[in-house]
Amino acid sequence: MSSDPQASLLALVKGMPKAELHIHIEGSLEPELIFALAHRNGVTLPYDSVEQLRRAYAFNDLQSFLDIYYAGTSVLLTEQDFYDMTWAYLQRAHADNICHTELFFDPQSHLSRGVNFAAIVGGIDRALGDAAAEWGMTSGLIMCFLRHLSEEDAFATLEQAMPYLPAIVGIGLDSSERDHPPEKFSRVFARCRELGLRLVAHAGEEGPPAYIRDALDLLHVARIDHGVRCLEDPALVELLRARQVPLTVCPKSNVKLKVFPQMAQHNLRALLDAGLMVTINSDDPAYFGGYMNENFTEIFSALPLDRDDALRLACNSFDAAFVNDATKVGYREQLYAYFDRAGPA
Ligand SMILES: Nc1ncnc2[nH]cnc12
Ligand SMILES: [Zn+2]
Repeated sequence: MSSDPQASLLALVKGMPKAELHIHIEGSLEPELIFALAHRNGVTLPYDSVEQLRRAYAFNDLQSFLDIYYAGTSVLLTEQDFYDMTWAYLQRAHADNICHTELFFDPQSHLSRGVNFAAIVGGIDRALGDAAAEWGMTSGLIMCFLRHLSEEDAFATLEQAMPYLPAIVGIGLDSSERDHPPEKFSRVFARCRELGLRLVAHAGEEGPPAYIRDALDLLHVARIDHGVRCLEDPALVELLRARQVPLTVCPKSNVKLKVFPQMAQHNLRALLDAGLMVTINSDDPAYFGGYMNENFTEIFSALPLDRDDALRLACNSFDAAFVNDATKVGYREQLYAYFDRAGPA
């Protein structure tokens, strides 16, 4: 290892086994693949080149990103398209030493374009099967409801998903957070709970801390996606700490979408110091300029974080995963063995 302690820490963080729990698979669609799929499917894009598309990735907030993100999904039509997108992500995840990943997908953005459920889930699930066969990577698929759409639309989507539930571990809630409180989806989440699905929701990314509380109290979620605004409400922080509710934090996303002006101003250190169960994730890596390891290395470069923090973050990622206890123990042993081999800081 390098004699530079910071370089050694970054190498340790990159090489450690880890789980990713917050990645929108449609957010892994790189501009090159968008153009390749547009060409294959005869879809016309409102951009002349990969470079021009990439230049459009300058966002002011969540909505300005979502407008481009949904436009990017227009090239996804066939089972093979969903396979190719997912396989490209899984290769990068494997290179970043991710051994378990839980992927969000947004069926409503595809069903509304006439793509059928079988193509969406079939393509993603086939790629996940190949990653399991090639590398022993474990995974889960989480179906998200778009919160800017109606409760009725969410129920209709759940109905269409019924034949595919064996391939789906959980339900999430994403898209425009402001003015779309969790309570709008309390009944459909209750139904999903009855069906035995795990529940998560984006909350406290741009929306107020009250949305985090409502996601817990009204939707009964097991994890909060983002949740960084919780620090504005000390009583909520105490609740999250006491229950050890996992927060799937996405540092690069938060900077690109201007939740924090710069990485050095990110509140991850404060979240850890408050005793919260934090994990690090990539969110929409193709749009935010980096996958899992860039999220780790950039935040470890910007904030006072050390070897113990790295171990804690990786350990949290396995503890918060939707896998059985034996699998968690196995991953934790792998993690401790890695840190033992790496030696002291
Ligand atoms: N960061 C994010 N927040 C809400 N919805 C999303 N969909 C994709 N990425 C998202
Ligand atoms: Zn997200």
